[in-house]
Amino acid sequence: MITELKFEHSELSLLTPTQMGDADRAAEAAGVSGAAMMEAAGGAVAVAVGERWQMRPVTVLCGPGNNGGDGFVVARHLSAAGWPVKVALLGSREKLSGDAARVASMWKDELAPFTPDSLDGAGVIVDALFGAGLSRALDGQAAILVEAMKSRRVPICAVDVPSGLDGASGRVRGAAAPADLTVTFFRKKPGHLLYPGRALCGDILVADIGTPVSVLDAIGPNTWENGPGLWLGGYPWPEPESYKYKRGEVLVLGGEAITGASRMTALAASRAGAGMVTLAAPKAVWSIYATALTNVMVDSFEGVSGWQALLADKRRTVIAIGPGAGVGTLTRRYVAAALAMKRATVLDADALTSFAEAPEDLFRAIDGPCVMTPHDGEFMRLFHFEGDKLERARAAARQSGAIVLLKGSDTVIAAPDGRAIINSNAPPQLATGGSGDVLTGFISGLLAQGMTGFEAAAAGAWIHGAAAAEFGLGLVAEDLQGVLPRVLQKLRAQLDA
Ligand SMILES: NC(=O)C1=CN([C@@H]2O[C@H](COP(=O)(O)OP(=O)(O)OC[C@H]3O[C@@H](n4cnc5c(N)ncnc54)[C@H](OP(=O)(O)O)[C@@H]3O)[C@@H](O)[C@H]2O)[C@@H](O)CC1
Ligand SMILES: [K+]
Repeated sequence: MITELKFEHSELSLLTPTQMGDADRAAEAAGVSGAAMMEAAGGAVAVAVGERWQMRPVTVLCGPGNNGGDGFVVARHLSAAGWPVKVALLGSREKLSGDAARVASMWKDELAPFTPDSLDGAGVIVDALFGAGLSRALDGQAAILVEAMKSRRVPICAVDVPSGLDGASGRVRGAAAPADLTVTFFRKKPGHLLYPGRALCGDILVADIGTPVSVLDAIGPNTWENGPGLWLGGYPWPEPESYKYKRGEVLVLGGEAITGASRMTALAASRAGAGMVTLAAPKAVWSIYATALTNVMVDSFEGVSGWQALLADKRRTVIAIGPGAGVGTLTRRYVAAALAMKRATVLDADALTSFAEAPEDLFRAIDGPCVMTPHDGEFMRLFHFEGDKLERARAAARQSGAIVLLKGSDTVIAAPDGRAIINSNAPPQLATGGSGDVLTGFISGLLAQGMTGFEAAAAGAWIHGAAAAEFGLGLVAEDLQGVLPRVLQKLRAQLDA
């Protein structure tokens, strides 16, 4: 029996800028001074810059808060190491306060005027204008400098986040210059993983600045970056005593007009380790399925009553509907019949679109474990929430009562209780026709083996991305199943190491 994993303290926790402020204050209450954290933060950035680039002239752009304070520490370290350093400050030294004022007073050189000219001759720019304290869109001199950074082909190291990037949402407020390297502190922020933020951060390093992990107790993070660390401990590896029904059976609804999509789902469920997979084939096209499939069983049925008869077999613990199902009343009835069984159900593609005119009917029918896997278009047919991707997926999960996996290059998996995971390992080649059908299969296969919906969705999304990365360029959706064994073997080796 797999128990729900607890991963509040995981290194994969993500903190919003507000939570990071709470973490900083809790660290101070626990005896780690803000000054020490700022020294550690600036020191870590200086080390990262020195490791990435050979010594060259550097311009450090400092903002009026603690992000700028970090910048002064970077400047001091690089200068001490012999780098030619120019510092430009937004505002005046007199307006700085607290730790930032203290580290600024340790910078004895003249400040460069805060104009684009300060970037002349720079071989690298350290962007320390705004971090967690970004409170509005960039304008005036700050926006002018950021635009100047964007237009010069000089590498940029961002302190905490590229200035102008909202760490909570991944959105740009006014302007932000794309960095080659971003050094953040203690834990990543959602904005590092959500687009467009992700594309602006370059490589991301997380530096330890002495924040005690125990500060997470009070914060109780409920957002994570996806990774094996979240679910590998509960992964349903085959065990000596497992027999096929113990590993669950997945029933996949086959479509009438399009037969390839549900076949890929069925094969993927099988590869992901379901003990048995049955494809429910409409009688008219049964022979197509029967010829094409070997390890997947093919059962023919006719109409809603035929489908209900297949559902009646209690060994079929997971039902997957959507790929190639067709949009319309019949699919709605198939979905309703499946949800009435209160078994684990994965709803994708046409199973979702079929409810575009009456999403409430779908939400009302969800009364058991259910995972929905919409892409953006399907999502917008069912849900009408504003906000960033995290907020929208969370709101949708709360409204529908299902685990909502909102697909994309920054797939978000949200649970009705507010927990959310952002997937970050999907390579661009995964955006290919049919890859969603395979994902539905992976998730179904993991559910069949006893994972919870949230974990199956997270693990499914991750192995899906890892399989695409393992295959490389030239990927078509069918290839994903073929490389899955290699991904699983590597995961297993990681666990055994
Ligand atoms: N102990 C700690 O806390 C540690 C924190 N650390 C570091 O501190 C960073 C957070 O520092 P922070 O909270 O001071 O916020 P920060 O990002 O510097 O910006 C606030 C300033 O910017 C201003 N401002 C905002 N938006 C603006 C805009 N659009 N245009 C113009 N001005 C704007 C804002 O003005 P205000 O809104 O008050 O008018 C205020 O003056 C964090 O990212 C990390 O790098 C590390 O050193 C480790 C220890
Ligand atoms: K910054």
